[in-house]
Amino acid sequence: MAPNAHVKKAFIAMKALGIQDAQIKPVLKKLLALYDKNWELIAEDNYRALADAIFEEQDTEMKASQETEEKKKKAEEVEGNSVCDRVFQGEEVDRGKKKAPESAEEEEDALAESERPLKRLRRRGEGGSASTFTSPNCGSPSFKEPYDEETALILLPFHPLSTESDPDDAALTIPKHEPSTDLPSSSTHPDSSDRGNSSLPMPNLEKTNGHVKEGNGIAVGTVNGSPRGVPRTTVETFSDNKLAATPEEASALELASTASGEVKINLSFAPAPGGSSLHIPSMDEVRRAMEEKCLRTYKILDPNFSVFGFLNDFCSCYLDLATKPKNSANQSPENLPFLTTNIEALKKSAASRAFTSHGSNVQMPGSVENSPVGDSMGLVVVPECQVSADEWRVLSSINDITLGEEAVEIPWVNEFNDKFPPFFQYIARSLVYFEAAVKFSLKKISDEQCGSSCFGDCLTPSMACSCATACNGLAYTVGGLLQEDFLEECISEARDLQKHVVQYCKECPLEKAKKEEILEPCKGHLKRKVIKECWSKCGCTKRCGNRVVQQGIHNKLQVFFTSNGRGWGLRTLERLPKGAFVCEFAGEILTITELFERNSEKLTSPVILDAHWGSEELSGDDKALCLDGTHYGNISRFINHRCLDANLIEIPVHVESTDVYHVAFFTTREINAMEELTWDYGVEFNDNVFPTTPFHCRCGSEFCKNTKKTSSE
Ligand SMILES: C[S@@+](CC[C@H](N)C(=O)[O-])C[C@H]1O[C@@H](n2cnc3c(N)ncnc32)[C@H](O)[C@@H]1O
Repeated sequence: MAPNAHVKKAFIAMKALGIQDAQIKPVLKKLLALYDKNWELIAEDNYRALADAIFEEQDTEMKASQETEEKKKKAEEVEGNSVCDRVFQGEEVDRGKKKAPESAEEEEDALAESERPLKRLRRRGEGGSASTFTSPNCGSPSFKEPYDEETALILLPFHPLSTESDPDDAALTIPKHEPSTDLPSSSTHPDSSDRGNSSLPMPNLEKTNGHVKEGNGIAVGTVNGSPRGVPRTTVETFSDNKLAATPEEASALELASTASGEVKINLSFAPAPGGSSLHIPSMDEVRRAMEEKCLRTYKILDPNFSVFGFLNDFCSCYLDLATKPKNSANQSPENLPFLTTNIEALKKSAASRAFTSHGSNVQMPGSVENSPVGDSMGLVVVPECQVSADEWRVLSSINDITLGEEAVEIPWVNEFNDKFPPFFQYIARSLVYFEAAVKFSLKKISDEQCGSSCFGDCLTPSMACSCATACNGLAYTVGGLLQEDFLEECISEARDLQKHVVQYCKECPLEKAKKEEILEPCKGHLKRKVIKECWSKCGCTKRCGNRVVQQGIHNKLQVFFTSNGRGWGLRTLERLPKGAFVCEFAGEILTITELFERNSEKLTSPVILDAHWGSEELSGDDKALCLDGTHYGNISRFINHRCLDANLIEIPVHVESTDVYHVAFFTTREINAMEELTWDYGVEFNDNVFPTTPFHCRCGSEFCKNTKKTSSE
């Protein structure tokens, strides 16, 4: 925008607030100098910084004038107009500093002349080298002192609040444009007993499930009676290092507000009676600490993200909803403002746009580059960390690592460090990699096995179909859980050595794949109970009770970073009953040869589909199969191992074919919300059969087979 146009817009905005030209010009000049001619900051929130600065200037002048008047009164009892009155009558206050330009046009030209291209892009709310102002979002710019880390002053605005008990007072009102003469007496400081009270009503915004609701005693600042529709801000300064020692000194600091100040977020601090060692940090310190936290904890990488901008948006959301008709559907809790998730911000961010248009052209930390995309400044600040293409992709899955592949969203969270989950392609169902001879053919399923006997709900005992009874009785209950007896048998077959049924191959594919000179004998494969679900050939409905695994994941799960060196894990966010289906192990279907050809160092734990091995001849290497979820996989790739007493058990489930089966995880017991989900990989830590790098087990089970414990365990 041409400089003149900027100036004109600023004047228009101020005039709309009833401010005279003569009052705008000098303040705007100062503001331009302080803000390094960054019009974006000045124009933010409809020139709020400018309005605040003008009012602050007026306050200062008014105080000075009052002091002079008092002195004069005492000395000679002379009557005089207040500076404030003169200000609102349009008189220019002569500060004796510089001769004012003759006309408004001349002033505008002078301002325009001084406008130069931006030297740098300053991040919102960041002082940069010319940090002579506090963030425009957290207080008015102060002309009093250049900002200095050591001696910085904190601005503590005080906003008079309604004291009347009329419930309507708590309702939000859009400020009216009131005559400038209606300057309330509250524009002078209230005494300290008024403000220094820890019971001062403060905004009490509670966040519930991502929604914002008004808590008890909410203090949404109304601006009834506020001059020119703009909240009056009486600013008190506190020394940065000053200790708030008495309750009287407890005060409130405005953090954010809507453009016209109807909604505010204040920070209150009330030191313990009798003094405390509370150190009041500067707003810049707080901002920096918060932004760092947002980056680490919430992975907000948007270079334009500012904590104060976020809080201002919070106020705006509140205002938007509060000003909607009372009885509208939007007043229901579900429709209260849903905070924009960080990932939404990430997707919209300039850095993200730059990334998508540049591929993996990630810049050096903190670097600034010209962006070909529509950033308002044509500049992009690359966040101060290097993020790879895969990390960007993983970051974009923070709310749902399945990227919509499952019926439920599964978020991930890391409360311990900056690591992202490994990148992989999410698939809800297993896919053949290349050689595996897997055919899902209708012909393979005989009519006797399926079809004619299937109709309605196959779990009705009198109508149970051959699929549902394939495991010598029903596997599922009507509620979709595993039958208790069936589950217990599966558990004891897997855990109890006495009940193990082991089958041996004539030529074991695992041994063959090692390609050693002498073929080692088969080490044996555990025989397992198998479930057969109804499928497309069956005449029953899709909602038949004998279709559980094929319905997919439906519980609230979360990927999280474990605290004891096991990397990522999976946990449930809700209570799960015993015998509930959680998820299946989906991955690439590989032949055992293909698996051994892969770099075992990089593999997560693959699953060998050996439930039938030994009982039947495997005709051809392309029939000995396994699942590898390393590159293509589902949520189960995050399930960690636990020796023997894991809370999940894997059960083979035939759905489309009896050639290959799904590996489905069911709960072995009731599992509480937030409990980690584990399964026994079935690995022997000292054998060399399993084609992955063995790990040092940290399962914490009393039955742990990990013989070599470290000192920390
Ligand atoms: C299928 S992955 C599980 C997810 C994995 N933790 C991650 O961060 O991606 C298997 C790998 O997790 C780690 N792991 C699983 N269970 C473990 C345990 N009980 N103790 C130590 N590491 C374990 C091992 O590195 C193992 O190779």
